[in-house]
Amino acid sequence: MEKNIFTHQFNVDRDKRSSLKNHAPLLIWFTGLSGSGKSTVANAVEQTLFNKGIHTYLLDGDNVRKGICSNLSFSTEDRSENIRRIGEVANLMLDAGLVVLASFVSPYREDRENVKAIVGNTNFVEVFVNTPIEECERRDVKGLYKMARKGEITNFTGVNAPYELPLSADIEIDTTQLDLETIVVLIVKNILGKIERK
Ligand SMILES: Nc1ncnc2c1ncn2[C@@H]1O[C@H](COP(=O)(O)OS(=O)(=O)O)[C@@H](OP(=O)(O)O)[C@H]1O
Ligand SMILES: Nc1ncnc2c1ncn2[C@@H]1O[C@H](COP(=O)(O)OP(=O)(O)O)[C@@H](O)[C@H]1O
Repeated sequence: MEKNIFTHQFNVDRDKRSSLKNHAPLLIWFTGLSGSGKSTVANAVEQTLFNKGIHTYLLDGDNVRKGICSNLSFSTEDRSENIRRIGEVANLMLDAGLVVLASFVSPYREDRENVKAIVGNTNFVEVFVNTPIEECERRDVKGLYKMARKGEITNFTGVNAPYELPLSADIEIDTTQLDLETIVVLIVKNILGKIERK
């Protein structure tokens, strides 16, 4: 694929951008069922980091599936391509020195591992929002579970499409066990330790 592509060495590199920001870049990857709380938690974590002067960007369905991935469906192949593109976009943002929060169902382990490989192990924190499906379905924030149960959506994660559990998430939370404030404190504490410039 990569034919006749040469890397140019630019003066302002990743480390210089990061030093200007006074913190290291990091990708915080939220995975979990629809309605598990990914967006709510990511939003609150971003707000807290922002208030501390950290340069952040939140990638989620709104700015990805309506834009760079607007041609993709929810088939297994298209979900993989969705996650791959997000991984590459996130990697550019890490290069720019940002702390990136990504909130995607990302139901396939291999796709999540692929993102980790794209950005590098040490730049990746996996947050498994492990809320029981019964609770996600009870919330049914967008009415999609109801549609899936009626057969109006054929490949809805958790109902008629798989969700592969993370085997070694860095952080695991159940939003039925902890309130939002507690979850944010837990995650932010973990993140601050990782983005401190030595
Ligand atoms: N078939 C199917 N399965 C799962 N989710 C679906 C589906 N169709 C639409 N939606 C809505 O799209 C959001 C998930 O998009 P993602 O880009 O995160 O999905 S994936 O990571 O590519 O699997 C997801 O958003 P969240 O509820 O915020 O998770 C749903 O609202
Ligand atoms: N402790 C909690 N943490 C996060 N969300 C919670 C919590 N308790 C209840 N919720 C609710 O659960 C819903 C989760 O929806 P959302 O964040 O859109 O999930 P997702 O992005 O995973 O689809 C929201 O209505 C939110 O208010």
